[in-house]
Amino acid sequence: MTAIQISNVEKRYKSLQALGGVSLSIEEGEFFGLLGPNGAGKTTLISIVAGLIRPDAGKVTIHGHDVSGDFRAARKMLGVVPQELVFDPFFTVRETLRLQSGYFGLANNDAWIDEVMHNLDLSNKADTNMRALSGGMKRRVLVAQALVHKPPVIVLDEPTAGVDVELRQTLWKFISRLNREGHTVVLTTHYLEEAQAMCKRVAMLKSGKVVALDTMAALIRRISGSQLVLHMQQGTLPEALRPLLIHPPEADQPNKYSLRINDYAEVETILAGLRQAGVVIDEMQLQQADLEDIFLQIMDGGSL
Ligand SMILES: Nc1ncnc2c1ncn2[C@@H]1O[C@H](COP(=O)(O)OP(=O)(O)OP(=O)(O)O)[C@@H](O)[C@H]1O
Repeated sequence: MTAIQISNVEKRYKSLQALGGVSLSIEEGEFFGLLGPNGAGKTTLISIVAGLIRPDAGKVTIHGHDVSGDFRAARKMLGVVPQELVFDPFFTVRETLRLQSGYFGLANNDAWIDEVMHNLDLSNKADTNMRALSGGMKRRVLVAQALVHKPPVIVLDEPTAGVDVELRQTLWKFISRLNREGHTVVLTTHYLEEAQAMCKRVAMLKSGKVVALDTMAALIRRISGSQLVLHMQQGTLPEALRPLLIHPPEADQPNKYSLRINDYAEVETILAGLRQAGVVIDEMQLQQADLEDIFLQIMDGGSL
């Protein structure tokens, strides 16, 4: 069964085309990653899926229920963890979760609320007022709130932005368990290592369009071989070696170059070329290409 069907969704904010015709089909039980740089349209797409904003064109269904036409049924299927922390400061954690349960018509939900709090390490904060929680604790409540009605589809919009290692581990352990039990998970994150570890399939968005859609394994395979990462102290990459660049240097590390190599013997040729051009190398690593390289290459408009 299709968990989320997004068909030709468009959204414009005045002159800005935030989404330019996005179509995606996410199957039940998938762990799906929605990746893209700042402003790519990820949050806009998630807000449309959650029924929080209306698209200008296109259609979204969740487990077959139209988000616009059949909002209540669609919303029941969905648990959304938003990026921003918004709470009523006067309620305790437990009250917040009971209130959210009530919104879904669940009167006796305490057993599941306790289980969710336990799994997110929130039990000892159950009677604490929301305003007295730290940012990381508030984020745990946000996750718990999204899960009170045991939604078959869980959407997480950058759930680990600015949170400590402990919460990340707690969160991923619980979300992985829910995914193993059959829940569909859709994740946006800027932590590509996290996406690589968790997501089986990925869509990359750029300027409101899907620019890559594939399984994680297939995406990783697209960059075959290894890469030679060079930090140069002096000089720039000679013209002859530019075709080997996986992506141009990033703005914050202009002297770091990643070159694609298919054979270790090529390292010798590259080093000879650099020596001849008078380049001084500060540091050098040989490593496997990862999702970050693929992401940067796709966002740069290069072909794989
Ligand atoms: N309410 C709004 N009014 C006007 N423009 C908006 C509004 N919401 C989003 N935008 C613009 O739409 C584009 C897509 O924004 P969106 O928040 O969906 O991107 P994103 O991929 O989630 O980015 P980030 O990774 O920074 O969270 C951006 O250019 C943003 O400035």
